[in-house]
Formats: sequence, C-alpha cells, structure tokens
Amino acid sequence: MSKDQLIVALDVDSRAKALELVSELAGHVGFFKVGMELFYAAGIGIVQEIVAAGAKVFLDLKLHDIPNTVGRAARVLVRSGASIINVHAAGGSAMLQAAGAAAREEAHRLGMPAPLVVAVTVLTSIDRETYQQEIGFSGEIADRVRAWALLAQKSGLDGVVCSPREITLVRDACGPEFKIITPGIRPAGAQLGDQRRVMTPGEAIKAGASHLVVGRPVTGAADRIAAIKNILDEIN
Ligand SMILES: O=C(O)c1cc(=O)[nH]c(=O)n1[C@@H]1O[C@H](COP(=O)(O)O)[C@@H](O)[C@H]1O
Repeated sequence: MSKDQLIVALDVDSRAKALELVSELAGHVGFFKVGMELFYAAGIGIVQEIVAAGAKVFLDLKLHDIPNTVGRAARVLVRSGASIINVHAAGGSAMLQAAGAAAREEAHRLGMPAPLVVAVTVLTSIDRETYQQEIGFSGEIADRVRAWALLAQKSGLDGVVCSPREITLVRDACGPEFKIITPGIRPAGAQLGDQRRVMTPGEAIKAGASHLVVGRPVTGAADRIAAIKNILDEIN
C-alpha cells in the first residue's frame, strides 16, 4: 500500500483545526479530505493551503445539480489544486459528463494536471432497509452501485466512491484502472457511528480499493499517530 492510498478526512469546523491536524499527521499521511463542514467554514483557500504544504487533497463536496451548474462549479473547484473531486452518480449521465469535461478543460486551460472526478454511489451510511423503505429504491444496494459505477465509467469519469462491501463487484464490472475510493472504514472494534456498510482497512485493500477514506477512527483517537500506525499494520 502506498502512502497516498490512505486519505484522512478533516471533518473539523475551522482552518486552524484543519492545519493543526495536517501538520500533526503530515509525516504519516500524504492525502487529506476536505468535506463540506471544513469547506463551508474555511472556503476554497484551505485546499490551496494544504496543497501548498505538500499534501494532496480530495475535495469532497458531492456536487448534485443540473449539468450546467455542476460543470461550472467543477471548473472553480479545479482551480483549488485538488487531486480528486466528486459528484453524485444520481445526477445522471449528462451531469457526470459535464463534470468530467469541465474539470479536464479547466485543468488543460490552466496547464495543471486534471483531478480525478469520481461519482458517489450509495452512501456508506445507508443500510438495506433505509434504501428500500425510505429512499424508495427497489432491489439491492449492490446492483445500484454496479449500475452507477458503469454509468460513471461510460460518462468518462475516473472512478467511484462506494462502500468497501462493493469493491469486488465494481472492480469486476469496471476493470483494474477504475478508481474505487472507500469510506466506511472501521478498524476491528472501532465504533461504527453513523456508518453502516463497513470493512476493516486490511479487508478493503485486499478487496482492491484504490484509496481508503478514514475520519473519526483517526481524528477522534487519543493518539492519532498510533491510530494511523495500527491501520497501516493491519493492512500490511
Ligand atoms: O464521499 C465521501 O467521502 C463519503 C461517501 C460515503 O458514502 N460515505 C462517507 O462516509 N463519506 C465521507 O467519508 C468520511 C468518513 O468519515 P468517518 O466515518 O469519520 O471515517 C466522511 O467525511 C464522509 O463525509
């Protein structure tokens, strides 16, 4: 497993707290996730600061709107220097294509590498009952994840965000180059919190995940460096 395969989620509500975590963990982790809490609190500048500090950023804003709006928003996000951005697969192929094309065009215009654009499938906090009874989908989560992964691939995107339980089926459907980014990672014995479809870090890497996203099991630990070392040990 390479250093860049572990992405630590900076789910905090200020620039100061985020930069403190980055400086504490930087020797052990090279990739951080900026999600909506931190982005809403600190703005796009926090992404630029983390990139300037030498780390990579997954900018997780889960865009989901009409194709024109998502394409234009994706263009702005590319300027942050993020290495990965994401959109909801439920937006459909026109929206997915708009996001991918806009990201590639803007990166080309600026002479920078294009970020990976990935589609969020079925959130890892959703279980079968919620999926069927509340959201109103029929069928199995796994089949929807496979269909959305194929839609994302056909729409020119680089990969998906899905639960580790679906890694194998997405890998089989979409091939070895397709990126599979998995939150819902819980070391053995860790609290689930709101996560429902989980696996341990070692299981997820063994199943073929490209990247693991881990938040609270690291950031909420009394000894965060030890928590990271335990994750890497379990994988190795
Ligand atoms: O897109 C994501 O990153 C994401 C998708 C998903 O299905 N589930 C999910 O948990 N996430 C994000 O991954 C992180 C997981 O955090 P922890 O549950 O604290 O490890 C959070 O920042 C979520 O916003």
